[in-house]
Amino acid sequence: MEDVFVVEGVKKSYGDSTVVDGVGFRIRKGEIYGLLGPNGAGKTTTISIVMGILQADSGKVEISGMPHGPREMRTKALLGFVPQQNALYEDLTARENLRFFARLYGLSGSVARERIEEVLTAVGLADRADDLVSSYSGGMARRTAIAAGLLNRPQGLVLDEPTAGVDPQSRNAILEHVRALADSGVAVLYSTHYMEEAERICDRVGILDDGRIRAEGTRRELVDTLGERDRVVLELDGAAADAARALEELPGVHTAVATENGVELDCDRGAELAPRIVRALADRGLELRSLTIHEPDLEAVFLHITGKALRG
Ligand SMILES: Nc1ncnc2c1ncn2[C@@H]1O[C@H](COP(=O)(O)OP(=O)(O)OP(=O)(O)O)[C@@H](O)[C@H]1O
Repeated sequence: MEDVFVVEGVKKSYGDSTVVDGVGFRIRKGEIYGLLGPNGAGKTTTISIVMGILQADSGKVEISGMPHGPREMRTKALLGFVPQQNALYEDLTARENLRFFARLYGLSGSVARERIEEVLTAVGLADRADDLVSSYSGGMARRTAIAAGLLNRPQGLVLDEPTAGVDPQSRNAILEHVRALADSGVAVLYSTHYMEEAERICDRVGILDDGRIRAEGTRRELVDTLGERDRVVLELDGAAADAARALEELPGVHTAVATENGVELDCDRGAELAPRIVRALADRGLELRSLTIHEPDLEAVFLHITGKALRG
């Protein structure tokens, strides 16, 4: 698979303070890479270097195989950026804002019009495009900013905390749009301090703390480093003791304990085990009312690795 972003050993200091300390990662076409870390971890500084807004003290950034930095216009043209603060004119409509950004990208005439329609549709704003941005919710304004970042059909899209200060419904819409963009082949760098978001949409996550990537991998890989097992909670219509005995025989189940309403399992991969649990119960004529899988989450991983809580 083709790497769009290659970042290696990037460092940045301000005076005596090293805020980015040897950060590196790769992001493939179609992949969402989450940079997860608390406020002040160095996410925005890393992103500014990746965007070529800020010069790193050392290390390298490549975009689609080409060297990249503040003076590299060719690679900059391959990137789209959604900064932490929306840079929009409130007293213009979304379409007028996008026309302004299109001009900055050197787009005009029918090409600009076509691109503007394309990005408005991509973020689900086509029917409100002629309303003033000042009349928009926080989420709609954010989607307008995302649309602006897509005007040049980027190969790599960089989003700095895109859902900060956005209502839950808009947050969902934004996450879905970002996923759809990745599915269409865009490589996405996504910074967030929300663990739930990183778990939900990122294919891989880098845990950033004090300017360093302390761990990296899929959610499952990161969670597996903890050595903690999954917990599966079953609600049954009676016969809990029989069910517990039967389920304890399944490979991957460590303990099965009968509870007031059913059985609680301590097991390896709950999601992989679920169909076998259902079958084992059905074979014995036992009625299953619900099955819930509890996996250790990234919050636990973060705490384990850094000794700090992500949510501060
Ligand atoms: N221009 C600067 N001069 C001095 N220190 C800076 C500068 N820019 C950032 N820092 C410091 O670098 C550290 C990392 O900041 P950065 O904004 O990259 O973190 P962040 O993870 O994006 O946090 P946030 O979510 O709050 O933006 C912080 O301690 C910040 O105070």
